[in-house]
Amino acid sequence: MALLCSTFVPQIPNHFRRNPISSFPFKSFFSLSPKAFSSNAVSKEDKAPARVGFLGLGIMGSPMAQNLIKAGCDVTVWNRTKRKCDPLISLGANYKQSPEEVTSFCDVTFAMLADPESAVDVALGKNGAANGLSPGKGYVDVSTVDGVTSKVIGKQVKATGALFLEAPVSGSKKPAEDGQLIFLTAGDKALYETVAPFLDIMGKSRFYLGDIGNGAAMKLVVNMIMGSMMASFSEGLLLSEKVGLDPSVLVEVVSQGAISAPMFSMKGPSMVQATYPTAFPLKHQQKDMRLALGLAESVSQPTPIAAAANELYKVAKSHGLSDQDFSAVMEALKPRFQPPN
Ligand SMILES: NC(=O)C1=CN([C@@H]2O[C@H](COP(=O)(O)OP(=O)(O)OC[C@H]3O[C@@H](n4cnc5c(N)ncnc54)[C@H](OP(=O)(O)O)[C@@H]3O)[C@@H](O)[C@H]2O)C=CC1
Ligand SMILES: O=CC(=O)O
Repeated sequence: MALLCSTFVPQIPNHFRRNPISSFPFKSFFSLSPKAFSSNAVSKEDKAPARVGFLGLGIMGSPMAQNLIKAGCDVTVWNRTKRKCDPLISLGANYKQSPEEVTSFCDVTFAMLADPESAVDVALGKNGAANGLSPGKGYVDVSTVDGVTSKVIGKQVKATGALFLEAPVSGSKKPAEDGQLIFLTAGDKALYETVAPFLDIMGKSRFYLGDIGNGAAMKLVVNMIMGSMMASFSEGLLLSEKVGLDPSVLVEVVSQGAISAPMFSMKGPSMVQATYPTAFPLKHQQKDMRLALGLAESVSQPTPIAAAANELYKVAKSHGLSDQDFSAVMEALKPRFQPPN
């Protein structure tokens, strides 16, 4: 494995200097265990860049892959809808026709897919990523899925002799563009250490949480809280308006108090205008609520607030709001979506 990106050094983005967790990002390339990527191992002197694969170029995958390319990584992309690869190819990415071809060609491959079904399909389906994996390679699934799905993928990946890391991200479209994601990782520690420099290009911090499933669980708990917060915020905005207050002033008041949250300040003004430019699609938020409720069910943890919020996201979906931002959940509380009294 040729993970010696010394040529990247002059192109390190500024945010590395602010990163509280990582130190110099490419340092770990030089302390790689020879076993980490044994099939293609090269000596430190070879200084050839690693080949990095990226599968899934949606709202998140595209800017993440773009940041890798801009940092000087040798990136190879694949996406189900081919045209989404074109801007990245223009920036210098290689293109392969299937996930299998990407993993055959690359030392380490990231996958950013919509949901459990697509993550399994791309990893384990026909011409799937697992077919191109072998000892010495790594597969990092950064999609938001449940722990059971992640374990299924991890088991098949490891059966090829490759290493597996689940690494869902917290942070939306803008943090992805700015390389400010938070990685919630679990699985093979050796792979975590090897890909840390790539995570540091795409993110501002990273957590290693142990066994496969823990990264997925952390992500689902965080998004369960986020989904409930957004539903509650929506109720507040509409109630304030109905009692004659200016909801824009509510956004301002909230921003100055203990319940202030960047999410409210960022999305509040457009919600007041009833516009929902998509950063995090509502269908994905509902998927995360559903998976979080399943996680809670598996350990008999009551989550009545999240369960109620999930119903609201389901109503929003049924009214055609799936591809709008998840803040469009507020629309489901408006009279035309409510059953008559
Ligand atoms: N957007 C956000 O703010 C955040 C999203 N996430 C999570 O990241 C993941 C991706 O989100 P995001 O980029 O927003 O989603 P998008 O819907 O924009 O992209 C989804 C990607 O999955 C691909 N895909 C979907 N179904 C299949 C399939 N059956 N086979 C192959 N590929 C498929 C799509 O391909 P195609 O282009 O062909 O449709 C696309 O590349 C989700 O799990 C989401 O929950 C996590 C943090 C933040
Ligand atoms: O998963 C969504 C996010 O904003 O994080």
